[in-house]
Amino acid sequence: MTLFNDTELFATGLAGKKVFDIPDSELILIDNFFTKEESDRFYERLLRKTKWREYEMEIYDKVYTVPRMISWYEDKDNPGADPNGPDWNYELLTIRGRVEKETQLDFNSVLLNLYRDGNDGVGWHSDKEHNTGPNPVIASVTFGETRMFRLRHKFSKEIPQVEIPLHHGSFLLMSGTTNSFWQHQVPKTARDVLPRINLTFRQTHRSL
Ligand SMILES: O=C(O)CCC(=O)C(=O)O
Ligand SMILES: [Fe+2]
Repeated sequence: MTLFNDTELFATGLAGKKVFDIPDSELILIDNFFTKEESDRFYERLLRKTKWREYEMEIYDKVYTVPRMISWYEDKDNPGADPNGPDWNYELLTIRGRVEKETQLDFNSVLLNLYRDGNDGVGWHSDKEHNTGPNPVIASVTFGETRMFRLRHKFSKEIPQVEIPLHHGSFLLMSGTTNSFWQHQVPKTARDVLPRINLTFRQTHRSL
């Protein structure tokens, strides 16, 4: 599945910050948020060090294994956090530090997704979970293969879908009402693609 010397094949986008002008959404993309060298190193180390696991989801009484590997890290002192969860490693702490510096926000948890090849993806959903509130701030970082990130408005068919290629080392910030008005997906692809790692930093606050 994985060749560690693949990183030379990964291309970062052109450097720069793009603020999307789309309705009911606050969406900012920074390509090259991490340099190519940093991104190659994070990709290799996260691939190797992360406690990847399969994840089963129950939909209408049927259990499905999602087509990707995941891992969840959360500060142990956050109320309701799993005391036996994995500890943040150096790479995760470094990436979180950079994201927090850019956003001037604190994130106490991160979901990692590993898309092993084109058969892996994530279907249409919003990140509106009970434990992040209705308008969560989601800070998304990508390493490895470029995959498409698509958004569609939940209530208006007239508003066109948005398609954003998320490159090696990119940073996408979703805030405001993005998650209550839009859904997103990473479609599967028939192209022969290398693995992609995505990290979504979150502010988890459970109401106990
Ligand atoms: O892989 C991505 O870019 C998105 C992942 C995602 O939507 C999620 O984990 O909720
Ligand atoms: Fe999501």
